[in-house]
Amino acid sequence: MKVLKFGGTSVGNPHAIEQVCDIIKNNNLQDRCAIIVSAVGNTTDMLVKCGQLAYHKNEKYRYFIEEIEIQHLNIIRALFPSQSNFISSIKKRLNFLEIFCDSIFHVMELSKRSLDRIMSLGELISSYLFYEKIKEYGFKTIWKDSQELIVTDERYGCAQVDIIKSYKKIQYFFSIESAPYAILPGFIASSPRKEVTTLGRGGSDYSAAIIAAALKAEVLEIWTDVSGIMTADPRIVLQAFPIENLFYEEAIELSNLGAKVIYPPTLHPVIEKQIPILVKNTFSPSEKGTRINNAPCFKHSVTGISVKKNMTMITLKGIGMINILNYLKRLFTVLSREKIQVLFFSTSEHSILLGIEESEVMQIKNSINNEFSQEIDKKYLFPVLVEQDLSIITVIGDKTKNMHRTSARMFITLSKNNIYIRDLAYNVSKKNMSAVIKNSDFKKALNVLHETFFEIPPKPINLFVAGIGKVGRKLLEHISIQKTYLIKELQIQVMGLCNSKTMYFEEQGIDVKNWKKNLESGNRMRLHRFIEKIHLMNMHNSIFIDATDSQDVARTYDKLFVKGIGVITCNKIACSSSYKDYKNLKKIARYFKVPFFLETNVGAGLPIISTLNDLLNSGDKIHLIEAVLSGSINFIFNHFKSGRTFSETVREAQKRGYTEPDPRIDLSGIDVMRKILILVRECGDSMELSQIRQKPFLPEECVKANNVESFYEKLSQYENYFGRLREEAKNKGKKLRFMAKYEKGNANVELKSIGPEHPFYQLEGDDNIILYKTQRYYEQPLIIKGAGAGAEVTASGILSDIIKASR
Ligand SMILES: Nc1ncnc2c1ncn2[C@@H]1O[C@H](COP(=O)(O)OP(=O)(O)O)[C@@H](O)[C@H]1O
Ligand SMILES: N[C@@H](CC(=O)OP(=O)(O)O)C(=O)O
Repeated sequence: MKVLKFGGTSVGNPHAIEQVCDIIKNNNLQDRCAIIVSAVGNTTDMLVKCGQLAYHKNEKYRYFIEEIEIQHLNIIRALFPSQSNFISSIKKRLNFLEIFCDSIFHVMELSKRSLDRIMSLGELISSYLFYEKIKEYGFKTIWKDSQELIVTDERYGCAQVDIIKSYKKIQYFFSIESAPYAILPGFIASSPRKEVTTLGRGGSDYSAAIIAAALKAEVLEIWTDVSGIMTADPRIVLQAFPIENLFYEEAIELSNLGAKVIYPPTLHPVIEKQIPILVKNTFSPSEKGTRINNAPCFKHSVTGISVKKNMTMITLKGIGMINILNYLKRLFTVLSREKIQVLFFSTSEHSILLGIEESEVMQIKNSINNEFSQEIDKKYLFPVLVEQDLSIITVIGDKTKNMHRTSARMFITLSKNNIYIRDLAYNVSKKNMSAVIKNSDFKKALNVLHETFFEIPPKPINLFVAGIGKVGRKLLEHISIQKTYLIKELQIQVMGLCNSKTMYFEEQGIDVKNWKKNLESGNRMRLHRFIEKIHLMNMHNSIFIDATDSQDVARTYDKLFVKGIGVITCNKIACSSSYKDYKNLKKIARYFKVPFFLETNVGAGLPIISTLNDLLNSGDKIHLIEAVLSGSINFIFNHFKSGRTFSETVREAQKRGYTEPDPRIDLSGIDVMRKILILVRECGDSMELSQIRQKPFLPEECVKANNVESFYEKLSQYENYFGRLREEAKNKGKKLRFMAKYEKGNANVELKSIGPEHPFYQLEGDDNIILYKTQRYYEQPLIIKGAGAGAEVTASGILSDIIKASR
């Protein structure tokens, strides 16, 4: 005998029901089956709503009744094209619902008992409907109302099962019934007075487990919409994957502490009878799913991670606690009398901390205060202290496998990600480790812990891009083109965007292809709001991309680092301002262990900074850095040939986009100074911009011109001077290069004429070149050369930094 349970999602629509029929069909009558069915999709929620709205005199309950009717009639129409006469029996139940809710509306009374009658309709209808469908396959099938088999007490809403009576009834029924398939509604049962009761929300699993245990079934199969019990809730952790094998105890912990797939009481009857449970996916039946039993198998040290949201911590504390006799016994007696489930427990000499469901707090707070009223009056204890809006996150593992290491990793991961830990505790069984955190951190905590315990790099990255100018646009274009690899494989997603006017966010990830439309629909841009929103979204592995040239944006980095958010920037301002600020940023990023990558600050996408870091980190010593770091100046001097004026050449460079809109920014040399300064600092030297020696080649009058046009005018007055520079170099067989140099603690930038013996002589177009003469690369210095400017290569440099951050 097999017992199969199909959850609400497995009978949620006609396609799903057909899918279930196929699963049963493939069973091929090899095994006798008891098939337990839940209510269609969200029917139970809607039924509860009907009752509550009617009770509150809100006519909207009729709308929900209609919704339920439409939902079921649509399924019937799709599954039974030639209308069937069983519809009348379903309509009868729906009419009952209407009459029942009408009377609740009039008398304004809704007891738990009445609510159970209402909720029972979901399973009664779905199981009957399913029974009619399975009959069409020609299988000998019967439908049996579980109310006649499962007996409970009268605790309506979550009744306690009378196991002995129920087992007897179940065994008797199946002994006299010969049909190979029996379809039964889950979730419902009856009291000794034959009133409908329910087994608690999610209780269909429990119905199936009771039937499986009574019949000593060979297996209990729970069919749902995911491929087994996963390492974490797959709605929160995209990387979660099914756990192949679980011990009963681990499954209890996982489900008790938040994994919704299995209703926790389910496990007790089947554990007692040592019946294996198989959790399978209705929509992907060939997948293995999760097997729960006690058979030895290979296990990771951590099995899964669960999270319970909306928990409340209550603290009983006082310096008199050590003198109070039996205080623990008294406390637990209160808890057990009030039937409060404690999900977190930690003690110290003077205090006890308990984690319970938010809904139970008022009741238990008063009871504990009453129990200890004398001690509170004598000031041995404080009245119970309540803290709300908390979550309990639990790593479930095997105690034999280094739980102390697991707890250390858990603590480090949470704190490194800036997640406040209210408390941390081993659970009594020593098979798991729980942390109390803020509700607002639960998603991030679950993701980072999953990453630590289960994932190998690359890790998913959540991006926030500031500045959609030339570089920002190209970056989004690259991400869109590389979508399959970046988004699907590496799970790099853009979550927020802004330009100087608007900002736009999407928690599920922005469709980068339509960034323009999205941004247009965004809110007015305010830098502090953009940063606030990134903090509020509180996503794991968040990275801020600075594709602006704004000083204000550069000033936000430290605020991002302290919240665990990394920065990737092509904006040179932050690292070329004061050394103190540069050092501070590096220090904060290192302290919070967040990426701070600035490869594109020098030479766009060329690996100039990463190579320098690699050399230094591997113990090499830098003797000399020599570089041409301005693509625009290089372009200008390469194109400043006989027969052309200097101003014409600069205009052409500007027209082709090689210079800034104001070419003086390039020609003044300040940009190159900033670049060499960044390299110097990366070498560990505490240099300031003012310490870089500079020999300007642009006459001061040109630099000081009021605007770009008058700059060009002034420039043309100096054609003789530029012509002379060119001719002098040419006559000596040399070329003009605007070079930056760092040697023996000194840095300078200047226009130099170099001969063919110099490695920079052949530098073409707007290329950059850098030479590192180091202890290891002494005779033959290391040279990096290539396109060192432009949106295309800068964006691809940023993208490489993003990919690096994901590793
Ligand atoms: N650790 C976990 N593993 C698998 N699913 C989980 C886990 N935690 C939460 N879930 C959620 O539980 C859902 C299945 O439970 P439920 O909705 O009650 O299914 P059914 O309708 O089949 O009874 C899944 O869709 C998944 O979103
Ligand atoms: N329909 C009930 C019982 C149940 O177990 O449903 P599901 O199998 O869909 O979780 C509920 O929603 O609580």
